[in-house]
Amino acid sequence: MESVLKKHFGYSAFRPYQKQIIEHILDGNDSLVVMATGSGKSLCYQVPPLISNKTAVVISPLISLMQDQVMALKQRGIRAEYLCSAQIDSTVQSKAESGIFHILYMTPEKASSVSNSFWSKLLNVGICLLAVDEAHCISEWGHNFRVEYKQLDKLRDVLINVPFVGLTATATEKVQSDIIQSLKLKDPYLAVGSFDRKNLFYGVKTSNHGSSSVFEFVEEILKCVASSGSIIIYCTSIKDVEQISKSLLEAGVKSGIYHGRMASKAREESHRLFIRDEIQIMVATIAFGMGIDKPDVRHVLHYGCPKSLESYYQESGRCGRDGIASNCWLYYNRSDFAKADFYCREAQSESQRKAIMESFMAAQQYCMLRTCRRKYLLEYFGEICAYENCGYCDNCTIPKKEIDVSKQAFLLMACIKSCGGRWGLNLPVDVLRGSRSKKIVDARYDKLPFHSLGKEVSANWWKILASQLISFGFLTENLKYKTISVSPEGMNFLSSCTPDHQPPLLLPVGEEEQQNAIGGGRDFNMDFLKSEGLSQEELELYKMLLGERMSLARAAGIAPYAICGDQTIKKFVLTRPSTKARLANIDGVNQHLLGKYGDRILQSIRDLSKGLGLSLDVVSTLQVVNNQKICTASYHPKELAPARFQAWKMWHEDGLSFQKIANFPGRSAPIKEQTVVGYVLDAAREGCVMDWMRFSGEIGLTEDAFINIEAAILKVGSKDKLRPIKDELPEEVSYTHIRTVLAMQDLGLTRDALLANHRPSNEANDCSIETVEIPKQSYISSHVESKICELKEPVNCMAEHLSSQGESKAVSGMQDFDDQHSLRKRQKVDPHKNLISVKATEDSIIEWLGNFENGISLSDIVEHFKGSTAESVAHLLSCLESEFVIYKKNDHYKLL
Ligand SMILES: Nc1ncnc2c1ncn2[C@@H]1O[C@H](COP(=O)(O)OP(=O)(O)OP(=O)(O)O)[C@@H](O)[C@H]1O
Repeated sequence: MESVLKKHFGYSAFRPYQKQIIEHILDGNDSLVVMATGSGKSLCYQVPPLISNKTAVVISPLISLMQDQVMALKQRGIRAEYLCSAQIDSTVQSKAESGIFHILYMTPEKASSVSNSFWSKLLNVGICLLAVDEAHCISEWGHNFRVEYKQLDKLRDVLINVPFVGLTATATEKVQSDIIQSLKLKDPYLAVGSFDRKNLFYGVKTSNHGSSSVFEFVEEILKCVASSGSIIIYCTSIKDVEQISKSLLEAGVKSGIYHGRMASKAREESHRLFIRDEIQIMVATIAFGMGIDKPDVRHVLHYGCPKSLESYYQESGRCGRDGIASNCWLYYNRSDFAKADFYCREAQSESQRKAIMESFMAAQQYCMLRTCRRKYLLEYFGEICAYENCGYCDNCTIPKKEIDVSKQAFLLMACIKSCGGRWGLNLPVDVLRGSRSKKIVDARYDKLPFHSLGKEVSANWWKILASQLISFGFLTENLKYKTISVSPEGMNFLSSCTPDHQPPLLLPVGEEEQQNAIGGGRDFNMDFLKSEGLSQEELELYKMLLGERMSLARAAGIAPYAICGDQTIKKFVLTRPSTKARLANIDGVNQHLLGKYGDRILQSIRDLSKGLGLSLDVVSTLQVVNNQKICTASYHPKELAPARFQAWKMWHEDGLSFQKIANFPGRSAPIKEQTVVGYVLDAAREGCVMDWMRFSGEIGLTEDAFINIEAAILKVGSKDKLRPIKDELPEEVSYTHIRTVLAMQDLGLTRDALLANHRPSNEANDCSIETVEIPKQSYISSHVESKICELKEPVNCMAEHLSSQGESKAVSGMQDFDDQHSLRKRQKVDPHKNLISVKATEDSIIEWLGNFENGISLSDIVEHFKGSTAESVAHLLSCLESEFVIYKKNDHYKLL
């Protein structure tokens, strides 16, 4: 499974749940996968066909999405096609029947209308799964119910014994059981991941939705344009789409538009330009919603309250799918809340109407929320949040200055009351601002004592005050009749006021702090890269490589992200590989990319780095952790208790020693230094940036100790208990040292992270020979070595001898007698006790690596093939890596 992952997708590790889901599918079980947008659900149905060599049929609701996915899969050397009304190649169906595609996408209409003979032919050659993507569309309780999905249950009777997999990012428990029932899933494996998208910043801003609001909004968009990355603007009406796009054009920025009333050709063209980065902004209705698979969207801005919280989660989820910090802002006006009836018109039953209404109310509440937005979103989807403050939404980060608005609140509420609660908000605001419109004069509101008393402040300010009074419960809005009245709480307040005196009322009503909130002109991508320690030259190189990728994509007529993602480009920048083997080793580089673009990419890296004065082949200390985490001093990962985060901040940010932190005067009592070390390690595990060199220096972890610990862990074969590992090690190696190595291993870091930040390799590099470290003689301490050697078995010496004589087949035969475990022990021992000098050839290395399911380190390989120099072993390994015969994971070589 991991070989397939590296070969086709370029990744060296599965994300949470992926492996289990794939295993269940391969075992023939049904599954229901409910995982956040961008969490990697697609991979769960894309890997099984590559392992089983049978076709995966994937039902997907959108033609454009299918086309994008097929394009991206082809770039990974995977045979994929789609079948639907838009398919112009008439041979695809018959090719599909013959089973030549790994993955076949179909719309639900096509899947339920295609003949039974199609299915039986395909069944004959083999179907490994039927995946129903965006499975919530099958549920009437889902926010995007589609009648076509209801037909899919028929397939259950045709595709007997084919595992069915439903996948969705948004399903409450009710929707989950609806999916299980509707798709007739049999005892499904349920994988429900967290809904949390840690790299997304959530924020909300109010607007008046007049022409000035469009102007203001466009200003905000322009700030985002200044940063790199794509932008999606979601509007609730076609009119808004057109108006915003027009205003953007007037401001000199071209955008694409996408809505249901456009001809399909125009829509496709718009979509194509967007995913190929030919236009940066897409202004769209929710028709441009589900399944937009562009990983580098940096901003999703909503103009208008969405129709449900589920659709907001789904649409905002298009943002930052590559794990890089991204921005989701919602710009709403209270008049949006009056659209409930409009949305309910879609309902075909009372229960649907109720469902629509409930999720619309949840969206409204999200708009008016004063507490943590992430917590609210997660709890809506049934996730338990132990924290109150996520540190990464507007309510948790942007200080809301509270001012005393008692006088203005009194005026507004008294005016609303005097107007009899029969009007919307505009009229009382106009009265306060001194209007003598016909309506006002006819109703004699110009004679009210409040008339003209509020003309110093803008109408917009009064409206912002009104929304605060609504959300604090002083005013009540009737959304159906669009009227506003004073609530009982508001009446209480009024009764405690006189025209000269009002009790203090502090509310967050400042226009300025709301200004500049969206985007704020920040270049999120660049900020993120800077926070990860990229130098100015490296940032330059990053931008240049983005340009190179764009040229390659233009020449190939594909989207740049289909070549490789921004995260992969970042790794090119940090490691600046000079050989194909080094390039192949980078997460995100698959075999197809290496074969097709490898030379050109290497050439660009070489030339551009030279121009910028950057050396090649660097080892980076950058943490490669769960790519959804970005933890810097300004972002507190919520799984991390405040004490741990604080300790990490003091150590990382303020540069204090562990001893100083332990005895910090601000504490009620000193804590143990070891406790502080543990806290900082926990923070690192949660993704906080770490200087491992400094850390190991402070705890006295030497490179030799590191190597010994690695060997001891390998020997013990389990990381669950520290004691057995400690017993294998010399006295001076402490538990803290062991914990540190374990933490680094869990984070996918190698011993290299202990070395200098960027360690240039041999500059005089002939590209054909990879520069490698020559293993030290004492790679495993004599203490560990002697214990390992006790395991030696005579039969293995014989196997070794035969292998050196080139009789590898005979060796394999003998090894069959050996169980896997003892074989591994033998191989661990042999490198240090070889009597005969084994020579390395490509074949002998492949043969030997085949014995190590979990891979083996370079030092052990060099030790084993003593008959060859370390350089030639390294060279052979490098060749095998570039040919994608072997690959490296956690510094261990494995067969692909
Ligand atoms: N194991 C992995 N390692 C690194 N990246 C991965 C891994 N699995 C998936 N990805 C990447 O994560 C991104 C999101 O994956 P994917 O499109 O499958 O998400 P999804 O869960 O289907 O999202 P949505 O619900 O929004 O459609 C893709 O760019 C994908 O290549």
